[in-house]
Amino acid sequence: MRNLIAAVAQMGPIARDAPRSSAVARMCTMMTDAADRGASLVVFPELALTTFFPRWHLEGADLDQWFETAMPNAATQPLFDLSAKLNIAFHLGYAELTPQGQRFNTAIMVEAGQIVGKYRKIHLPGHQEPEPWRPFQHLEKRYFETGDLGFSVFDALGGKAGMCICNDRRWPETWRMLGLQGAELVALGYNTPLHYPPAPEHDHLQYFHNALSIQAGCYQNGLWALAAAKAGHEEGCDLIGGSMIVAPTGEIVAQALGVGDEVITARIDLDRCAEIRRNIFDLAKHREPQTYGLLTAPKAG
Ligand SMILES: NC(=O)N[C@@H](C(=O)O)c1ccc(O)cc1
Repeated sequence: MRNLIAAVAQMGPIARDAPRSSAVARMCTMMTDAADRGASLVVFPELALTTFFPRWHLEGADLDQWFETAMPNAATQPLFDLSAKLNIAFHLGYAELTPQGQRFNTAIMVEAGQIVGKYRKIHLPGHQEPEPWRPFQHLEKRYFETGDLGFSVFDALGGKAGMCICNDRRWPETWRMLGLQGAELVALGYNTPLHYPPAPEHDHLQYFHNALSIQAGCYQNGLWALAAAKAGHEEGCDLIGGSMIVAPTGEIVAQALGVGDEVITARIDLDRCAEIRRNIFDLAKHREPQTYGLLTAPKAG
């Protein structure tokens, strides 16, 4: 299946009081649409089952309610069942609470009803302590631990797949770690507010920085990306859309038009990765890692 049709399912806003079953029903509708278009994979956003809760300061049970303690669970089983029935793989982001009490911002890849890949977000954005001056919080650094699974690549859809989550896409190290392991397809979801309170002069650049990061990651590592936004006006916060499918050349081959639920598809030939990887970005041949020591030096401060 090296030449496949892939889908990205952008989601519009999810209300704070919406049950998981309503998000899952929306995802099932889009999964069916994707399968009808011949897709073998559909990528859903980061934290796709609920509203983006890190925008609020929450404690105790008010916080715990947003986390999944098992996957699949009763709420998400319909997605697993439909994906097996329609023979379509999917990528899903959710908040994970482990039996040991650890919390992660997590994504999974599911193929034929089985979880074939799991990733826990590494580059957590935002802040640890509530900052009342902000119009909305971004408390990912408070609610999640740094992912402990590394950037791993696994077999899926006849090729090598990897995952990252939202802010990870802005970091070249994310893409290079995946590229070095031979990833041919990277699935990712994001929740990106249009307004960035610490530097509002960058608000007009949010769509540009999203595309710039994903397109550069694809080109510089010769891989496909499938990027799914949670978009639109969610609980008083505007989130960007712009979900996209990007080729190893860095070209956008499909892009969402609006900020609601929307499925985009493209034909993805995994063999096209070689166009870049056998040439300018032949990583084995042209990297000069003996000069890159600073990249892995411990953080200053
Ligand atoms: N969910 C995310 O990871 N969102 C981030 C991003 O879009 O990279 C992000 C980064 C900084 C912020 O102040 C807010 C949001």
